[in-house]
Order: sequence, then C-alpha cells, then structure tokens
Amino acid sequence: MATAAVSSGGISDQLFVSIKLECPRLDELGLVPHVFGSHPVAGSWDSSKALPMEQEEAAVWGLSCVVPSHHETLDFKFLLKPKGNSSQCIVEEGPDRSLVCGSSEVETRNALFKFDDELGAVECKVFVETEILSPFDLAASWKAHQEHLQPRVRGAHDVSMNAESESRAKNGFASGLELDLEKYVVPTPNMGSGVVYAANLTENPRSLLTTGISSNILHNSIKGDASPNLYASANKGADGRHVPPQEEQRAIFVDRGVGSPKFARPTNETISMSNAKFDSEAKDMPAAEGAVAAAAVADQMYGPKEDRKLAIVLVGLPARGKTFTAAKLTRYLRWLGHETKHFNVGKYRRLKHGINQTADFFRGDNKEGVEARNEVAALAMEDMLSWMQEGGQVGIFDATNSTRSRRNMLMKMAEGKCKIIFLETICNDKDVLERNMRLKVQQSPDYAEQTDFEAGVRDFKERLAYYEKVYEPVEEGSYVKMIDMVSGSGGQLQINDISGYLPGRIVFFLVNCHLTPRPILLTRHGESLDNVRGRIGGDSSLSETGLLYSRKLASFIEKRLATERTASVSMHFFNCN
Ligand SMILES: Nc1ncnc2c1ncn2[C@@H]1O[C@H](COP(=O)(O)OP(=O)(O)O)[C@@H](O)[C@H]1O
Ligand SMILES: O=P(O)(O)OC[C@H]1O[C@@](CO)(OP(=O)(O)O)[C@@H](O)[C@@H]1O
Repeated sequence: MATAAVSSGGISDQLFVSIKLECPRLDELGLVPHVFGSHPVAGSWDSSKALPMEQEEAAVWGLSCVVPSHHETLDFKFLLKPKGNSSQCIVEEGPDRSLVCGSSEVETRNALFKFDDELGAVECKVFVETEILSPFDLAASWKAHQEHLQPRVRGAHDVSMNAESESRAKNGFASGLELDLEKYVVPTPNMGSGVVYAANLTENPRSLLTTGISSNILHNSIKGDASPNLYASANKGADGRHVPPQEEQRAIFVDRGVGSPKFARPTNETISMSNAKFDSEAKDMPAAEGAVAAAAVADQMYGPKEDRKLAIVLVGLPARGKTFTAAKLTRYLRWLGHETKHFNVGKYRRLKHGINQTADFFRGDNKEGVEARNEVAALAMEDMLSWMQEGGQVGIFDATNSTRSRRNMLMKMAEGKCKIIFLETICNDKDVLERNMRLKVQQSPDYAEQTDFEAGVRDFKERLAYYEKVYEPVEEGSYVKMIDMVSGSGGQLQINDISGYLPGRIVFFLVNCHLTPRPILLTRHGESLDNVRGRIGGDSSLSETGLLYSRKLASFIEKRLATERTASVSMHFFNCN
C-alpha cells in the first residue's frame, strides 16, 4: 500500500493513505477485500496478516492507514478472502502497486481477480488518495476517528471499546503508529517572525481621531489647568461616545503612515521576592514559587469595589520589553474575563507627530519634545480613563513614563477614577539589550522609512542614551518591578503595596511570564490492563506495553528534557466522576 520518508522542519511527517475499492459483486459473493504489502503495517507480504477493508456502502470498501516515515516506497496488492474464512485468498492479477512518497502519481488501475471455477473474474474500480500529515494533524484525525467510532457516553465512568474497532486498532492503526520516543523530534515553536509590531495592535487613539484639538487645551489639561474632559467632550454621539469624523480619521492614518500594511492587604513595605525569588537557574520550579508568592499576595487582598478599575502603568527605558509585556498581560486578563485594553503612547505620538522623529525629539532637555510627549501621554491617559468610565476594567498604559514628574501627572489624572500600579521592566543584560534594540529598529514604524538599518540602530541608541540621562526608577506608589527576568542569570520580581485579587493574579502571571515561545508536550499513561480489556478509565496496573512506554517516557525525560534549562514536568490527575 503506501510509502514515505518525509521530514519537514525536523519533524517526521507521515503518509496518510486512503484506498477504496468499488465492486457490486463482492458482497454477493461473500468476499472481503484486503490489502497486503511490503510494509509491516500491511503484513509484510504475509497474506494471513493482510488488512481487511471495511464496507462503507453496498459496493464500496475502504481502508485508510498511516505509514511511518522510515520507508521509502511501499508496494501492495489487493486480495479477496471469503467472509469468515481467512485461510483462503485470491490475490489480484498484475504487478505490485507502488506508492512513492512525494509523488503525485498513484496507481489506480482496476483490480482484476480471477477465479478457478465458473465465476470467471471480478473487476473492481480502485481509488487511492494520499496525504502527507504532520504528527499533529495525525493526532487530530486519529482523535476524530476514535470519537466517531466511540461516541462519548455522558456520566459513564469508563467506556468499552467494541471488539471490531479494537481489532482494527491492533491491525491497522495502532501497530502502525509506533511512537518511538527515542526518535521523537520536539517541535520548534513558531518564534513569531514576521509578526505585526505589538504596538500597532493597541487601541486606536480615539481622541486624536475625534477632533483637531488645540495644543493649548491639551497643554492646559496636562498642567491641570483645565478639565481633561474638555477635549474629550467634543464630538460626542447620542450615546455619549466619541464619534470619529470619518474624513479626519482617514486623513490622519494616511498622512502619518501609521497602521501601514507594512507592519502588517495592603502593606507599605517592599516585599522583595527574595523568599520567593524568581531565579531561572534555581532547581525549584519557578511556576510553583510564583504560585505560592502570588497566592500569598492575593489571599490577603480583596480590595474595595472602587479599586476594581485598574491602570497598569508601564515604566522603563526603551527596548525593555514594555510593549511585549503589556500585550501579553492584556491577552491574559482578557482570557480571565476582564475588560482590558492596551494603550500605547508611541502610537499616539506617531499619529500626532509623525513617524520620522529623530533621537533629538526624545532629549530630556528638549523642552518642546518633552511637552509634545507629555501631551500625547495625557491624551492616551484621558482615552483610557474615558473608556474605564464606559465600563472598561483594566487599562494598560504603555510608555516609558521614565520620570517622576510624568508619573505624577498620570497619578493626578487618575485620582478618584482608578487605582494605578506601576509595572517597571528593568534589564541590564547587554546582549539582550543589543538584540532588543535591533529588533525595535526592525519592527517599529519609527524606522519604517529608514533604509539604512545601521543608521536606524545608531539613532535608536542615541534616543536610549537621552532617556537614560533622565530616567528615575519607580520608588513611589504601588509597583511591581521585573528585574532581569529574561537574561537567564537569575531574575527578580519586586512588589510594593500591591493589594486586591486582580493585582494578585497579575503578579502571578508576571512571575510565570516567559519570553520565548516553548512547546508543551502532553502524554497519557501507558497502556493499562483495563485498556487491554478494551476499557478506558479504572485504576489498573500497566500492561507490558504500558510498562515499556513508561520506561521509554522516563528515559525521554531524563535524556532529552534534562538538558533543557527551563523544562518542567508536571502531572495532572483527571477525575471525570
Ligand atoms: N522583561 C524583559 N526584559 C528585557 N527584554 C524583554 C523583556 N520582555 C520582552 N523583552 C524583549 O524585548 C523586545 C523589545 O520589546 P518592546 O516591548 O518592544 O520594548 P519597549 O516597549 O520596552 O520599547 C521584545 O521583542 C522581547 O523580545
Ligand atoms: O513619552 P514616553 O513616556 O517616553 O513614552 C512613549 C514613547 O515610548 C517610546 C520610546 O522609544 O517607545 P515605543 O514606541 O516603543 O512605545 C516612543 O515611541 C514613545 O513616544
């Protein structure tokens, strides 16, 4: 029957083969078509081990199976056996059929069977379909197949497999799907190359898209001389929401080149996590430490209702992973069911001042630059607060917010409206920073029009140096500091004055935050004695095969995962009662 030696990206693909035989006479004659061939899955040319085809319709018989990847070509033939008598067989006439992996040509000549007696001959139409499948596709289709055969019974403790499917599993599939853990290639996760710059996916600056606000009004509001709602009240619809005039919206997007398809209980002490320090080189599992630490925080903290509006204000020099962390946190909080939005001040700045600002714009002694940046930061904060008043729960405010005066401005704006937690990301690892900076120049719309990549890197480094000169680490308010959480030489999470259920969850998340995507491997136990009897569930011992699997699994973990610095193994027991 089939073939295949395919490998893509280090993962062995498998050849899925579906064969159909059409002949109205077979049923009349009480004959069952089989397939046998050169691969052990198809009996290694031993007719007594041929795979029986299944009657799908009155005249149609089918068989699908999967051929493991270590065979180049597989030859096969059809044979007929009388129902209930597997010792006799009639093999089809003509040469062996061959399936070669990667070849689009499949042998579909009719199958001719000659009988010695007056029956003469029987001719059957042949249809063959092949598909190369990854192990994941295969697992999914196997699951679907199993579920199709054995619909789940609600409330049943265990489900018996019927004899037919069991024997088929033994003959056709399970034996063919010999998962050799020694050779299992752990898939490389998608590293997200070519992904859209995370800041582009943040909230659209609605105040900027709403009206051509005068800088003065904005400026006043920043200084606290005017109600911040002054400009926000412009252009409201019947429901009180902002109505962006279409024309302006379009004009701004086009003119600035933003969104271009190119990119595509309370405590006042500092709780240092030295007791529950996150150290990626430590042997203890960080996840477990994080859970304990976060639970300790969360358990004490069920804050008052008014604290439920929460602003997470990022703080950090450029290229410290603020936008990255903000995007991940947004996703997590949304997944928990909290209305969360990510506001990126860079996006506002780009809309209002264009994408081509040089490092000079970010100089701490560039009064105009500082004012312009504060202006857009205030706009973003205003948008975030308005959104909270409309029902939003957690706003993530993503900017460098690198000076105390900027943070004071934000705290003042948030007074009585929401609680603020500063989330500072600190990174001292030169290699990580170098990589981050280059990544920023590659991805940020700020350098979309810079054709000289190295010139872009120099400009970004200059920008960073200006920020470093004025940078004031957070020492005020409630805060979480992520310190060198990515460098691999130990990391620390410091928390101060954090209270409430949600902040506790956030701390939990941050402690367990990973920088790089990683594969998650799931396995069930090996075959149990109950499984051998066709039963799922129960609590029986492992069969011989199950024991073999358990040894292979232990060796896989020891040999293969022990070398992975961040690998962790956890066991889960599911009780379906
Ligand atoms: N905690 C962290 N420390 C250092 N680098 C990080 C951290 N988290 C993520 N990164 C990396 O930093 C890169 C740049 O991140 P980004 O979020 O754009 O920086 P920022 O918003 O601080 O300018 C990301 O691609 C990511 O690989
Ligand atoms: O105004 P500050 O707090 O510096 O923060 C916003 C600035 O952060 C920057 C700093 O480089 O980063 P980003 O674009 O990566 O989000 C600028 O784009 C943006 O103008």
